Amino acid sequence: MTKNTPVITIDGPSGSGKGTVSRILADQLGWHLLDSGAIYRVLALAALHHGFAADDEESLVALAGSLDVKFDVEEDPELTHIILEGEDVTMTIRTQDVANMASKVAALPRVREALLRRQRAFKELPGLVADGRDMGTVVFPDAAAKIFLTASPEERARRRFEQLQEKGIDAKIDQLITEIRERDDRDTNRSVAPLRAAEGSLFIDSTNLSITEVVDQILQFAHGKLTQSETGS
Ligand SMILES: Nc1ncnc2c1ncn2[C@@H]1O[C@H](COP(=O)(O)OP(=O)(O)O)[C@@H](O)[C@H]1O
Ligand SMILES: Nc1ccn([C@H]2C[C@H](O)[C@@H](COP(=O)(O)OP(=O)(O)O)O2)c(=O)n1
Repeated sequence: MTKNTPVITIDGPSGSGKGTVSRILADQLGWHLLDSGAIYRVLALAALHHGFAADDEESLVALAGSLDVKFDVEEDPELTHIILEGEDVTMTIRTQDVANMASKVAALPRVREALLRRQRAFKELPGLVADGRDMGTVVFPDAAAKIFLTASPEERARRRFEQLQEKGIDAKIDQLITEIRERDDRDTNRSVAPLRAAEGSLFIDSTNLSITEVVDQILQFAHGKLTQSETGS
C-alpha cells in the first residue's frame, strides 16, 4: 500500500526552518507529516525521566524499542499533541536540555536502528513530508523529492532567540549560537546517518529568504520531480 506513496524529505540543521516549512507543505498538499526530531526528543525526555546516561546504549536501545509514544494528529499540525506514557509532552520536549540530550542519544547507531520502523510507518497515502537530519539519506532513500535546508548559524540562533522570547523563555543569543554550533558538530560528525545533503537534493540557504520563498522553491522543485516519476521520464 505504501510502495507508490510520494515522499518529500526536508533535512537540515537546527533553526533552518524545516519544521515550519514541512508543516506548511503538508497542510497545502493534504499529506501526512513526520517530525522525526520529535521522536528523538521524546526518547531523550524518557531517558532523562529514567535517569539514563546519554551513552548508556543498552538501556537506550531497549527504551527506543518499547517507547510508549502517541501522536494525536489534528488537521492543523500545530495542534498535534505528543503523548509519552500517557503524559502530554508537546511542550516539554521543546526545551534546550531535551534538544541537547536528543542530539547525544541520536549519535548511537543502535538507537537509530531501533527507531527506523517507527519512522517509516508514517509513509501513508496520499503522501508524506518528512522533516529531520537523515530523511533523504537513510530513512526514505527512494523519496521523490529531497531538500537540504540550511541558514547561517547566527541567523538560526536569532530565529531560536525570537521563538523563545515569544514563549516568554529567557535566553542569551551568544549561548544559543554556541549550542547550535555544538549540535551541528555532533549531528554532522557522527559515524552513523550524519547530517548531510542527500544525492540529488535541492540545496536551499534560507538565511536571506522568507518562509514563503522557501515553500515556493520546494513546491516548484517537488512538482517537477513528482511529474517526472509519474511519467517515468
Ligand atoms: N526563511 C525563514 N525566514 C525567517 N524565519 C524563519 C524562516 N524559516 C523559519 N523561520 C523561523 O525560525 C524559527 C525556527 O524554525 P523551525 O521551523 O523551528 O526550524 P527547524 O525545524 O529547522 O529547527 C521559527 O520561529 C520560524 O518561524
Ligand atoms: N532525523 C533526525 C532528527 C533529529 N535528530 C536529532 C538531532 C537533533 O539535534 C535532535 C533534535 O532534532 P529537531 O529536529 O527536533 O531539532 P531542531 O528543531 O532542528 O532544533 O534530534 C536526528 O539525529 N535525526
